[in-house]
Amino acid sequence: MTTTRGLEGVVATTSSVSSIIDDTLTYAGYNIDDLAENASFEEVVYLLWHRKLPTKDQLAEIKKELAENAEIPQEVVDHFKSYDLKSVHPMAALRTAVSLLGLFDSEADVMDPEANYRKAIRLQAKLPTIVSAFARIRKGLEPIKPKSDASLAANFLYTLTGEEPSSVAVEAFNKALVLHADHELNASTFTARVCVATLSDVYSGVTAAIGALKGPLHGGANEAVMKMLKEIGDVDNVESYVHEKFARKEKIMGFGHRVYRQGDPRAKHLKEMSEKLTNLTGEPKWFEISTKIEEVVTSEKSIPPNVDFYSASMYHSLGIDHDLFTPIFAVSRVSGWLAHILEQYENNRLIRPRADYTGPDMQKYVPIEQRG
Ligand SMILES: CC(=O)SCCNC(=O)CCNC(=O)[C@H](O)C(C)(C)COP(=O)(O)OP(=O)(O)OC[C@H]1O[C@@H](n2cnc3c(N)ncnc32)[C@H](O)[C@@H]1OP(=O)(O)O
Ligand SMILES: O=C([O-])CC(=O)C(=O)O
Repeated sequence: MTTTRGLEGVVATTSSVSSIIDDTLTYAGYNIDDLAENASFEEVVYLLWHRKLPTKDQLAEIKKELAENAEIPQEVVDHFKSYDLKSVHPMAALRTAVSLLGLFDSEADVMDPEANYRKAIRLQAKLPTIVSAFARIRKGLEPIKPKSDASLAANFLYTLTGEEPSSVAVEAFNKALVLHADHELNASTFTARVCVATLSDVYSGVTAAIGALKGPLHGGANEAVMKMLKEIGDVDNVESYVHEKFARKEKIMGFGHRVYRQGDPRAKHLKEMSEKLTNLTGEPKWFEISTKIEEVVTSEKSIPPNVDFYSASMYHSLGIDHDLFTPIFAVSRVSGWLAHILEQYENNRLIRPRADYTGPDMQKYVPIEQRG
């Protein structure tokens, strides 16, 4: 048996959802650069689930379905109110809330394509509401009902703050959602596929995926980047900070990627938005510290920034709490998880690789009284 650490280079499935070829990312054949500049997040959701861009009517229909399903059960709100949220990471709360949500869906275990599509709509619609409800309840505020006529990006910002978001904020947030929506067989998507390949249900698949996204080597890196920027505090401290990290053989969060070699094509869009928004909010230092880190890391290690690096300063500039960065990633990525879950069901086979055993040789059972 041959083993590949971390399954590097292993092709584990076919998929028509998204591709990374020669450092170019496409969703169903559309280049991410094109989508980032032009598409609404709802169009991207439709694209990922149908592998074609929607017509006007189709877009109106999916927007209507998402808006109609955005409210969350009172039980989820009551659940959040029932414990001390200050000591809970929002990703843990989201993971639990999605699992809980499944208990209130009478179709949770109905295994036909139409029912699974309806669950996909419900999950995509409700995830943003769960995240903003959590964020408000932990501050002692009441959750806000999503509007029926707002885009998902605008509604998220509105239900988070209770204020009408600026068009600049909505445009930037929409673009961030588009850029995070899918990414071939990343760890959380793979987790979702492994889970539902047992013919488990959609809620289980998404709950499992949230657990995988939470880790700092994956989605959790965006929060870790902001922590690093705050620790550094000033552009003059960047070089010594990075050198100390390198000396201790520690990783710089928001850099490196398993698949990209020349760089993550999403990073440049987030960098552009970070520059614009940090200037607009009068806090250019977060962008300056970030670009200095990029300069030092790339010149000394040739490791380019990934999607999580500039999203941190960008979300910070939108006034978003730092521990909500990864839940926001989930609000977008659930679209990709759902596309992959539906694709897995279409042509399912159990995912069950092998392990190369490295434990003790055959042992003889020794009764407990005779063990030394
Ligand atoms: C949405 C996303 O999930 S994007 C990724 C988000 N994660 C991060 O930003 C965390 C920081 N980055 C990392 O930990 C890694 O680059 C990963 C997890 C993204 C990819 O990991 P892998 O493909 O397994 O690469 P691996 O960890 O084996 O690193 C290969 C080499 O590059 C180095 N390296 C990789 N990333 C970094 C980094 N961010 N900082 C410093 N060195 C790094 C490793 O130390 C290793 O060096 P060595 O060969 O001298 O020991
Ligand atoms: O693909 C990966 O390994 C991680 C990543 O960039 C993502 O999930 O967006």
